[in-house]
Parts: sequence; structure tokens; C-alpha cells
Amino acid sequence: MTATRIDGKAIAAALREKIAVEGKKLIDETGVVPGIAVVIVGEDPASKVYVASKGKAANECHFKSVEHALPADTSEDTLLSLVGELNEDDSIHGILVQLPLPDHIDESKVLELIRPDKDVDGFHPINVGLLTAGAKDKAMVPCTPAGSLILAKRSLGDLSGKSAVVVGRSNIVGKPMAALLLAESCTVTIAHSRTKDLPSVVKAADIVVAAVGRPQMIKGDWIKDGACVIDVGINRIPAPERGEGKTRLVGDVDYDGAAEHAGFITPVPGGVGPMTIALLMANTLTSARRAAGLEDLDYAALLG
Ligand SMILES: Nc1nc(=O)c2c([nH]1)NC[C@@H]1CN(c3ccc(C(=O)N[C@@H](CCC(=O)O)C(=O)O)cc3)C=[N+]21
Repeated sequence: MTATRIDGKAIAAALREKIAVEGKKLIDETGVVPGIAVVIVGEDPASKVYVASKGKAANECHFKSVEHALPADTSEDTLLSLVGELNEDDSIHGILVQLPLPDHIDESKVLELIRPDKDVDGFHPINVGLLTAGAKDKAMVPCTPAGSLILAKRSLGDLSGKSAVVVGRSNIVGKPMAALLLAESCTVTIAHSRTKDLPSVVKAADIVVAAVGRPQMIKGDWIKDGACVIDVGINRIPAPERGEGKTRLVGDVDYDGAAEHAGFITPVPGGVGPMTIALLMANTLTSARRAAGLEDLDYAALLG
């Protein structure tokens, strides 16, 4: 079997176009301009790429977008007071503080200060609780899992009763992804570094979500024939074949090997990454619409 490549880049572009139309409508009809603030502390290279794409996407969607780039030695108090100001700013509907934060800053203190209704990352304990309690319609859902779910559903249709394995148990991807798949009535396994016989666990799954952060760790022959493979990993590895000192991006899955077994598979780059950014725009629009007293949009339905 040769897998169908899931074109996350194209699907994300189509979604951003729909969001742009809806953004324009909101502005014309209510005067509310969706606003997003991204706060970045220090110089993480991956985060810098992400901040740049986010600004571009926000412009495309007719949103207001502001970036606060703070030096790596910014104090916790300074960051907390900036978040406090953004909480009070009515022109800002979405606040995203880039992770990881420098070691001297208590990440949970910062995430817990962000107003839950402006928490477009979905990392605030209130949003985590709503999602876990099966009330995701009231929550802000984390962007990467939400984007991954759209890709899986577009490939497989109804996920009810399917077996899913999420490899990785992080708060930003693994745990919320498992909650979303459970809400779709999948039978969900969360695997991690202590899991015994990971290849067999993965082999049993109709849906594999790889979110471990280890380049090409998940091998082709671990994949069940016809499975849907969603690769969340974005790892930069040396690529001497491209010249001295060159690098390239790979996922957590051995793409070529897995494509021989899978029915559907996301590439890296061009898979989940662009969807993360599109869903960040979707969450910002949702927050702005809620502020204007409007009901939520169904973005998967909007995509058609
Ligand atoms: N609070 C917070 N929320 C985040 O969502 C968050 C964060 N902090 N910190 C950094 C990571 C990283 N991240 C990416 C999102 C999209 C791409 C993306 O679109 N990647 C392109 C490739 C980009 C390239 O070429 O380097 C792709 O996969 O096709 C990458 C990385 C979100 N993050």
C-alpha cells in the first residue's frame, strides 16, 4: 500500500481563506477587529519561525496582530504585568505566550494568568478542564491537536470506534489530542517513553499521532496497513547530502517507511505545522466572535 499524502499546507491555506472571509464579515457587521498578541521571551529559533508565520497569517485574515519580543533576561514580574495589560486590552482577543520560557520564569504562573477567554493556545487550566470534562465547545482547544483532528477526520471520516494511539504525553499536544480523540469515541491509548513494546502498541492503531520530538523514531513496519498517521514532530536534523552544515526538517515518523503501510500520512514540513497556525487564527476569531456575542463557527464544516 502506498499512503495518500495529507496536504496540510493546502488544507491550512483553504482554512485561512475561510477565516479571512469570516473575519472581514465580523469587522463589517460589528466593527470588532479580531486582535492577537504574541509574546516571545528570548531567542528560541523554532519559536521565531512560528511568530513570523503567525504575523503573516493574521494579516491575511484581516486581524490586528501585535508582537512583544522581550529579552531572555526579562523578569517574571515584567512578563506577568505585560500579560495583565493584554488581559485588560479590549482590542486583544487572543494572547499567546511562546513556549518554552526561560528557566527563571514559572511557566504555569504565566499560563494561569492569561484570561481563559483570551487563551488561544488552550493551555489555561480552565480550558484544559473543559476539554477533559467533555465540554470542548465551551473551551479554547489547543491548536496543534485541533488541527490534527481535522486532518484525521478528513481522511477517515467518522472516527467512532476506531483505535487511536497518541505517542507522547505532553500538556500541549499528547494529552489534549487524547481528549479530542476520546470525544470522537475513539479507543485511545497514550504511549510514552516508558511504554513497553511500543511497536506492537502502534501496530494495533487505526490512527497514530506522533508527538514525541524524536526524529524518525516511529518506523514504517510499526504501522498497521491502512492506518492514518498524523506526524506532529518538527525536528531539524543535519543534511550533509545538501551540502556542508545544511539541515532539514523531519517528523517523528520515518515517512518513507510508514508511507508503505499507512492509508494516509502527513508530511513534515507541510502537514500539521501549517494547520497549527490556521487553528490559532480560528481560535482568535472564535474569541472575537464570543466578545461580540456571536455563536461559534464550525471550522471543519466551513472547510467543506
Ligand atoms: N505557546 C506556544 N504555542 C505554540 O503553538 C508554539 C509555541 N508556543 N512555541 C513554539 C512551537 C512551535 N510551533 C510551530 C507551529 C507551526 C510550525 C510550522 O508551520 N512549520 C512548518 C515549517 C516551518 C519551517 O520551514 O521551519 C511546517 O511544518 O510545514 C512550526 C512550529 C508552535 N509552537
